[in-house]
Amino acid sequence: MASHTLIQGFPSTYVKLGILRSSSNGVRSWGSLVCRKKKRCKPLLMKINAVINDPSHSTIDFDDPDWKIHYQEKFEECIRLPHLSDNLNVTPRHTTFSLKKRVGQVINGIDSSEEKSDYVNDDDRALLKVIKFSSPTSAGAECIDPYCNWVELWVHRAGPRKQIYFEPENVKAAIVTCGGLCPGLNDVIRQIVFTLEVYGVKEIVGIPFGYRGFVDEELTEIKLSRDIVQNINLSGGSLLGVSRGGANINDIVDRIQAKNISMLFVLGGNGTHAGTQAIHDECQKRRMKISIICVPKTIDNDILLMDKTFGFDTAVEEAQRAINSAYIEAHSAYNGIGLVKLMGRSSGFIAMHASLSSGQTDICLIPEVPFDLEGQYGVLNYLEKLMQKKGSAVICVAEGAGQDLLERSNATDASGNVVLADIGVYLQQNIKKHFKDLGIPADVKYIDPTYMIRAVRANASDAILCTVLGQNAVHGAFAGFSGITVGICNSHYVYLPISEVIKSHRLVDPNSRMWHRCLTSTGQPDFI
Ligand SMILES: Nc1ncnc2c1ncn2[C@@H]1O[C@H](COP(=O)(O)OP(=O)(O)OP(=O)(O)O)[C@@H](O)[C@H]1O
Ligand SMILES: O=P(O)(O)OC[C@H]1O[C@](O)(CO)[C@@H](O)[C@@H]1O
Ligand SMILES: [Mg+2]
Repeated sequence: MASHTLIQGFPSTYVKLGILRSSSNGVRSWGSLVCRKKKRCKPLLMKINAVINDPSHSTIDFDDPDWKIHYQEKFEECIRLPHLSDNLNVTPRHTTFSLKKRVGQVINGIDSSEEKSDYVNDDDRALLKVIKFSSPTSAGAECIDPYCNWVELWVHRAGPRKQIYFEPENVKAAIVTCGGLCPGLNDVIRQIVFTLEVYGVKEIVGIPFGYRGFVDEELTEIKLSRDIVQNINLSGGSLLGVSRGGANINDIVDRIQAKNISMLFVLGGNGTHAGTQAIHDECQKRRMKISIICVPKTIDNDILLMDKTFGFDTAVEEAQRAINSAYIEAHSAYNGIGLVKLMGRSSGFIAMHASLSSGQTDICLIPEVPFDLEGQYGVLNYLEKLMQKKGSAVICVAEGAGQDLLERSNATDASGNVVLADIGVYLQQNIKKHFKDLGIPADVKYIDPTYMIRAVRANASDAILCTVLGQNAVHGAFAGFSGITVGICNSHYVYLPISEVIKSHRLVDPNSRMWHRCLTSTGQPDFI
């Protein structure tokens, strides 16, 4: 009987059911991950095992002719959207949201208002995965079973519903922005306020400085309205301010109760989502009638199941400017080496995309792909070759890359995130030393744009994404969902339960076509 571990829910980066193989020469592989040295593979393998060993995973018998049906049922269960009616006696009413168009227009003898609706049906779905991989060895294959059969998996379509679960005039809505800054926060705040007002909500407030704003007595809520938020999208940052740490769930829920908040919109990344899930659970326990909706915010683009998060595109655009400068510096110097460190704590999406968009990177280093600095296959040796061949080089490194090469402290930030060792400075020093020891002149220019890539205002594509996500967040709240997040999936807008997107970080798949394209563009070899 072929029995395999089924990752509960659905394919994520790690839902590639490969078998962990160990061979005598120390090569270990699992799915697409192959590492030459056992020791260096460990961090990646540990990440995978952490997913596989999750007690919520069950096993599935692929010899059972109905396995796909069972899988789909399980998936449907996981992706189900928590709703106020799950534990409260609530009755819906007809929506107050309407697009201001003339009703009852008769076109070709058909009453348009009867034939068409502006509303999304609760049974509308968007397809989660659109590629059918014919084999587990296909580039980027995400397989459920050993033969990589395609299984139709659907997620819930976002948008306004015909029935709503709140009387708008009784709603007090609050918005809070948590974690680090991200381009587009103001755009989302603005659209949430606009949409709430279209429904008829009169009381809208902003909670200052993230979760801290709930509990810090000195911080007072900020009144919001269309007039107040009208132009906030013209600048970066968050009108409300952001913060890390300071999240005692019981205290926060006490404050939510005391403030009489009935809709809460939380903009944040992975940590914020975990916090929101805990707040939602506590509110459910207290049987509070409140809809809590997240809008995923992160330049790192590390949230599961979505095409991308808002702010990412803008961050990439800014990051490529830094790469362009590094290129000009390197190209204009004798044996010039431009080194750019970009944000990306656990995922290398910014570094990969900025390298691709600039087209000027010779070496792209990301957390998901281990590399050696020294030795025959190491980065330094390859840099020597580039100097001989081109006389200059540009390296783009994600902040979370190569952490296994560095001394790590056990320090964490206020939110409990590990404080990373500085790979940028480490590379800069080692490159300088290497060429000095060889007696070869090398002019190393190090650029660390850090906050410059996330403090800017959203670009056009992020502004549109923010607009749709902000509006859909409000539609989700009025529809009575709670404990959900909004996202874009195969270019369609969807609702997902928070519990599913916080299972792990979304990572760059080293077997994906995108990473392969990046390698093709840089021309870099394997560095181990
Ligand atoms: N597991 C968790 N449970 C409850 N709250 C959490 C958890 N992780 C983080 N938080 C809280 O969520 C807030 C934001 O977390 P964090 O600083 O990690 O930012 P983030 O949302 O991940 O965004 P960013 O992408 O900027 O890192 C903080 O106030 C933090 O205390
Ligand atoms: O200095 P801060 O505010 O903690 O933010 C830095 C972090 O924020 C992020 O941009 C988003 O999580 C990470 O890439 C980075 O490590
Ligand atoms: Mg985080």
